[in-house]
Amino acid sequence: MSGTLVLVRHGQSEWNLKNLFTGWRDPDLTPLGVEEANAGGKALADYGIKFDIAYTSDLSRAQKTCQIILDNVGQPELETIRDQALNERDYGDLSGLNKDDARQKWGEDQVHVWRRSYDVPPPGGESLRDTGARVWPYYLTDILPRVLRGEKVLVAAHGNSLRALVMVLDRLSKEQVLNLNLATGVPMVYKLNPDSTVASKEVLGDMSGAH
Ligand SMILES: O=C(O)[C@@H](CO)OP(=O)(O)O
Repeated sequence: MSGTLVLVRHGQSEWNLKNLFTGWRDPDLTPLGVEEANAGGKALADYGIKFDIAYTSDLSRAQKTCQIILDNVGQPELETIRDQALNERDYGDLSGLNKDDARQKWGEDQVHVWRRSYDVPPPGGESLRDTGARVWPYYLTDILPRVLRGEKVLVAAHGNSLRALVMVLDRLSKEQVLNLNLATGVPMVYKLNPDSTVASKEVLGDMSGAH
């Protein structure tokens, strides 16, 4: 029997709240973000999971979310591996800009393409494909082998680094991934088959408000 892979996007950050492109910048969680991480952790505690290992990015909003979840499931000391490979998509020249200001300047459609398309990079930054080109190999070499050994693995990361993973796990097309939005702090619980395809997916919370 294969193991379990839990993916969670970090709780709301200061820059999510201010509506700024964030990427590799490192703002903290807001109080709501802490609440969202606690809610995700409680949902996982109710689900009854105990993790074997946790992975997170090199950015503090994901690391704090990871720790809050581990606290909630009663595993505050669990081994946690931090790696830049799981960082948010690099938003390049858009980093730090207000998303509404960007829509005013470049138009709604262009900003949506930069934010959600598969292969159009924002100026000086990474497309979703570029992000996947670092997230996916890391998943294959470091994370997947553990899941296939039967371990339960937590990955606390970012909207777009996780979209890159979910796109492949859920077999989404380039067109479908345009409409994929992940809510902050909502765990996605994947059970994998021995051939690494998805046997089941459960979402422990409400994804409908994500944008
Ligand atoms: O700003 C960012 O880094 C990301 C995630 O918050 O934003 P978006 O949802 O626009 O890709």
